[in-house]
Amino acid sequence: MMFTRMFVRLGACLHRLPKRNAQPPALWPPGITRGPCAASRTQHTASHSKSCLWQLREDYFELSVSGLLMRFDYVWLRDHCRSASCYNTKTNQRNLDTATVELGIRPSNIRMDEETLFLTWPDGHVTRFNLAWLVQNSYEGQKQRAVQPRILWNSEIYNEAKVPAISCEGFMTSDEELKQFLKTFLLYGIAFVEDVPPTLEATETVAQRVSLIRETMYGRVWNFTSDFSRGDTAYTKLALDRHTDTSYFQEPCGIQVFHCLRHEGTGGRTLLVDGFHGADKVLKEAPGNFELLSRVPIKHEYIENVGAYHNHMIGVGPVLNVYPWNNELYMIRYNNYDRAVINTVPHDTVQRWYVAHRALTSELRKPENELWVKLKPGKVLFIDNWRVLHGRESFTGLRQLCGCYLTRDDVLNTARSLGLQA
Ligand SMILES: C[N+](C)(C)CCCC[C@H](N)C(=O)O
Ligand SMILES: O=C(O)CCC(=O)C(=O)O
Repeated sequence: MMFTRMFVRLGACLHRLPKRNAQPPALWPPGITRGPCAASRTQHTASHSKSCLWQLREDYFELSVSGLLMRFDYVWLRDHCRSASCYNTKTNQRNLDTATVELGIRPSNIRMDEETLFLTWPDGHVTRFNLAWLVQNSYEGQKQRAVQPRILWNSEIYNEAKVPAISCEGFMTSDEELKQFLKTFLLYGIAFVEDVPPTLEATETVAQRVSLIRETMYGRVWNFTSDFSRGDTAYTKLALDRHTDTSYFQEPCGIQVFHCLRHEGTGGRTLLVDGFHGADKVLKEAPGNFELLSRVPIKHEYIENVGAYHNHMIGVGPVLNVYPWNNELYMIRYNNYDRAVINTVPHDTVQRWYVAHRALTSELRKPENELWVKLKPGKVLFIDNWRVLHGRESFTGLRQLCGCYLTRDDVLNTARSLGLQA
């Protein structure tokens, strides 16, 4: 009874809400436009046993669950209606034509029980939201969560973690093993598969277990030696300092796969450095440097005119790429060889950019952050090219390295389909 009375009073109150451009009311004003979630007027809902309060505000609906204060714009609530006419649960696609929703829409009635928020719109349409769904999908909930949980590492942390390599057979045949592999890969940004036949075909098969191969101007699955057949230092015996690949693409390749099929000579070890660990140190020691590197766009470039190859690639973007809502780093673009002329930065920022870039470089070059591995036939290395930098020692003799790039979306797709957060 009391509940019904409350709806009526709420409805009446809503009609009196001021226009959008009017002065907003004071926060949590006394009145009837707020309440606890449960039918009883206690502060705790029975099913969640979580403190839950709500309030109608002029421009948005305010909901507090277990201390998390969330704000939902009314047009957002209408747009995200999951009723059968608004949303197709078979295809998981929106049916509602959002352009038909009045941008200043407000509910004419609103009520809440222990688990559900009910909104009635002026045309009579009813929207129901499960509270857990709202928490899960709110901006405030998203802001608190890491999109991708990670373990930042230096060589000691990585070595002490004793991350097991997965054997090729298990990797190819068991989804549980594949999941273990991907879990490691997502946490550390590198992972190994062992006992792979040392052939191009086997490498391709292993790579395709995880994702789709991203073909580039280097080919689909490449197999290269120091023959300088392409216009890039990678095709020599020279050392390569730490870098990420294809920084000159608008979307750098997500994953790099390496398999050393043969090496008769000395040197040639692979260097791995967790770029996110380095960037995190910069953030903690000098947030201004981190901010600058995440804000200033620069160009990278690949210009090749060797034999029949003529390529000119340009990629634009900051060194550090962060999600704007939580400042979480999701991609580092770091390649001093391929960095193009800086002409996207005004003169009064250039010096500060170099200072910030130097701070990051110094961090990335600290010996304790370097993980050196010698790739051997049979051992396939997967590198998250958006996170972990790679390099190599100079070498002598014949060294044959094969591998490919993978599309990142499809790696994450595989991980999600196995129940991992990615
Ligand atoms: C891996 N593979 C040998 C095919 C290509 C090497 C690309 C090297 C380039 N400088 C870059 O960093 O993107
Ligand atoms: O030769 C290697 O081990 C690595 C080459 C490399 O860094 C690259 O291809 O990007």
